[in-house]
Amino acid sequence: MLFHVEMEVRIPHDLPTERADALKQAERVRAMELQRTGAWRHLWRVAGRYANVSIFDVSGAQELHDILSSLPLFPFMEIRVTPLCRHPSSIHDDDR
Ligand SMILES: O=C(O)C[C@H]1C=CC(=O)O1
Repeated sequence: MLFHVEMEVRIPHDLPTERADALKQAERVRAMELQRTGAWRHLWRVAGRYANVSIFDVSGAQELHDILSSLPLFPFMEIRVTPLCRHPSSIHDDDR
């Protein structure tokens, strides 16, 4: 099942720089792992914002929740999730 996910990162200004950098690095490693497994199918930076637009390909809402809530930056992200289904005019076989 596909989900459109928007993540806006808001790291508090009083979080020590080393802690913030460690979280960003851990997030990067985890995001790359999830892309390799296919669960995190697309990852795009939103121009001009510390935010991304992503497409996740997972079994359902519970798996998506488990993934998102275990991301290192989860406590500092505002996340919006939109479930997707196939568009009848899509020419892409992997849209499902
Ligand atoms: O930078 C972000 O958008 C937040 C998060 C998502 C992937 C990643 O590496 O960090």
